[in-house]
Amino acid sequence: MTAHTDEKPSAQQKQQAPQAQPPSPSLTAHSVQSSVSLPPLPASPLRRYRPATECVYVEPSGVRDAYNSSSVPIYQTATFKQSSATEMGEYDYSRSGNPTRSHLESHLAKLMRAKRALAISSGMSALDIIARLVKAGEEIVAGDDIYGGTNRLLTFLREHNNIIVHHADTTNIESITPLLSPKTRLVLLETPTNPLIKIADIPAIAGLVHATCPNALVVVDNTMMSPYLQNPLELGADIVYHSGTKYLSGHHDLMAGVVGVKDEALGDKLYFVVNATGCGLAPFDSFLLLRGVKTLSVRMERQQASAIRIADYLEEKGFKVRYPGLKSHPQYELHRSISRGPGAVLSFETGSVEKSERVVESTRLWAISVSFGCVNSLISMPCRMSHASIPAHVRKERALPEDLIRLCIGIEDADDLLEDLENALTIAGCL
Ligand SMILES: Cc1ncc(COP(=O)(O)O)c(C=O)c1O
Ligand SMILES: N[C@@H](CCSC[C@H](N)C(=O)O)C(=O)O
Repeated sequence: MTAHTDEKPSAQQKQQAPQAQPPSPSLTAHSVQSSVSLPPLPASPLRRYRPATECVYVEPSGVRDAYNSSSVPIYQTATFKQSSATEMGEYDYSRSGNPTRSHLESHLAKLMRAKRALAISSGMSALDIIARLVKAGEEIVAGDDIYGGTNRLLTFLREHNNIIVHHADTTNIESITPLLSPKTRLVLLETPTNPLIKIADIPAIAGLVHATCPNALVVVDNTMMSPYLQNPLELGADIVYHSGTKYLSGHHDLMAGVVGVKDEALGDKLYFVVNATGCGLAPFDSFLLLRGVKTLSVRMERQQASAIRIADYLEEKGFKVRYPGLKSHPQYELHRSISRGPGAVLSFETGSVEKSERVVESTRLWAISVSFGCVNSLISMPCRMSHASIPAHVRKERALPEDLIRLCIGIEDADDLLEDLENALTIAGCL
């Protein structure tokens, strides 16, 4: 660790070097002296490692570990005994806080460049706790190409909570401007979007929103990129969240959500909602998520490398492919400027719903499944699956192609994936 602090940062590191982080407030709230002697963390931005190292290196988080275990223990307990009726220990009840979850949150805060991270029960519960910042009569501006479940929750808020929700083309800042008002509380961006893989200019939109709406928070759903490839908090966003069910965990063996913020007071408000509503991530799932995150960089690098090959292949065959790693993507340069890579989800059209169904049903390696970010490759038709909850007429208004196929590339051998896909495209009469 000390050797690293002697290293000179590269120009890029200097540019990206965030402030040295204090321990996550969730930990300071429960602060204790570690029972083992841990090396002190250099209080300098130089202690930041490169993203691949940060994924795997779980820094001492301040959570007590009597045995100095290499793998974070699973504190599978609902309650913690108190030493007396009046003295509370650092933890009392796992809804309010649990050491396994605290370890995870500390690690995630570092990856997300956040002051504080909260680990909760799903990506949707992440949006739910954020949306509780919005009062009746206030407004949310969201994209017009968004995950179907996000659209469903926003519709619920409009219908049941008297919150005004606007949908805008988030690729075009000028379509956002007229929707902003003193009542705007949240501007919600997905970038890349699910499933049309559109890109939002986070710095430009954050700049606009902060300059014109002092009450508004810019929220980015960073699920498609993961913190390994994109850090919205460094690009001007106030809140970032992920479905941890996807890349962060990587194996489709748990549901999780993660929220990160730069502002301590905002973190406290969101933590209040987590405790009040009881959506904190369970100890075993916290353990699994922490384990999954350690291999994030390796998985993402491989998945992305294969995705680039598959996108090139489909484009060469003449399909309309949506993937920000292709120069033909209308926001190729913008995406490069805000991220460290194009990721491993792409979508394409065949020109016919029947043909698309045939393709999806003719693959062997590619499982027909919702979700993405798993080590296994998945194929789906968003209009029939992940986005089926958006009414057909709304999908049409938003120009979501019914024949769209979404590919989520896993870690299998890319040649096998290509052969299987080519076989399915041939069977479906697309080649
Ligand atoms: C972009 C995006 N955000 C949020 C979610 C919600 O996450 P979860 O399924 O973990 O609730 C999903 C998928 O479900 C998603 O695709
Ligand atoms: N039946 C579920 C569908 C989940 S879709 C999961 C994921 N976000 C994706 O895009 O594939 C629902 O209606 O929520």
